[in-house]
Amino acid sequence: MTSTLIQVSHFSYRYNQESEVALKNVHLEVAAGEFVAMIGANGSGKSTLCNALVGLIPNYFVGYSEGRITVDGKDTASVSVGELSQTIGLVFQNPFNQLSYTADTVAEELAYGLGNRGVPRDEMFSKIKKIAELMQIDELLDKNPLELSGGQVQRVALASAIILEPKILVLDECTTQLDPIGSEQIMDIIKKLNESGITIVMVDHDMERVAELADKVYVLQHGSIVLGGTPEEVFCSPQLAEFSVSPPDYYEITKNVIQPGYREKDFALTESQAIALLQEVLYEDRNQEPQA
Ligand SMILES: Nc1ncnc2c1ncn2[C@@H]1O[C@H](COP(=O)(O)OP(=O)(O)OP(=O)(O)O)[C@@H](O)[C@H]1O
Repeated sequence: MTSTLIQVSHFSYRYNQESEVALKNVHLEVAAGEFVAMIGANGSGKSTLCNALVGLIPNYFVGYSEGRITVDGKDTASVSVGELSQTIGLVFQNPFNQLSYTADTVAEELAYGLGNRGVPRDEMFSKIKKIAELMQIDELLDKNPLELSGGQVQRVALASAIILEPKILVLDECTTQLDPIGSEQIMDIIKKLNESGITIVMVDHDMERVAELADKVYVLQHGSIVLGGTPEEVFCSPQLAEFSVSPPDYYEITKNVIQPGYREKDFALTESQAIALLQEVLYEDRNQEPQA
């Protein structure tokens, strides 16, 4: 039986100085071990929802909220962000906001959260070594965080969240500073973390990636969840375009190549599905060619 780790119940939020709500009656559940993707146009409320999941809303931001969010049974409005961070970690959209800037080296930056939790020194060193290898930042450990490139800061920011081993990782566009190969490496790591049992909530604009990784997708528009379901349910929805979201390119490619009704499933969402489908169709066509 799957257990619910995050329960968002009719949650609405308005930032203090804004007249419009940023989240409107959001209702969703995330089960333990699930990989959930949040998508939607700019300004649709994705980052606000991330901040609410980790308790920064309502504990740090000034505004007005309604409804309730529980994470692993804890009401985010009733416990401190520090207490919640033992269960749920956020990787910010802007990685420069993630670092404490009180540490002289990357190693100290990584030690920061562990120190706050009273992790013994030996254990701290071994965790830092392990995460540095995983994130390919071994060479940066003695560097000052202020000297890092955007991509390096992003890797350190992710490492500083992962090293705390939260049950849930919330990733708000966590590869924006990385090149395509770097992004792919990070996504492989995130996929493996999910396979090891960590629940992932990811905000992303890369639909190919969302289709590849997510178990469930939610589409936000003007602060409301307007569509939700499996990648197939969401990306095949005729309403999708209304919400300023396009399906993965593989969907359009396969839909254009394969005649409607020719196959039971005439579309693909991921690269591997597209290759398999096109190979199957080409193989059938070749076998149907008249013999010379
Ligand atoms: N700190 C803030 N103070 C006031 N208003 C904010 C703040 N952060 C976001 N907003 C407003 O809340 C709404 C939702 O913004 P949010 O950043 O959550 O959207 P988003 O979907 O994450 O956008 P993007 O894809 O551009 O990151 C927007 O109207 C935005 O202007």
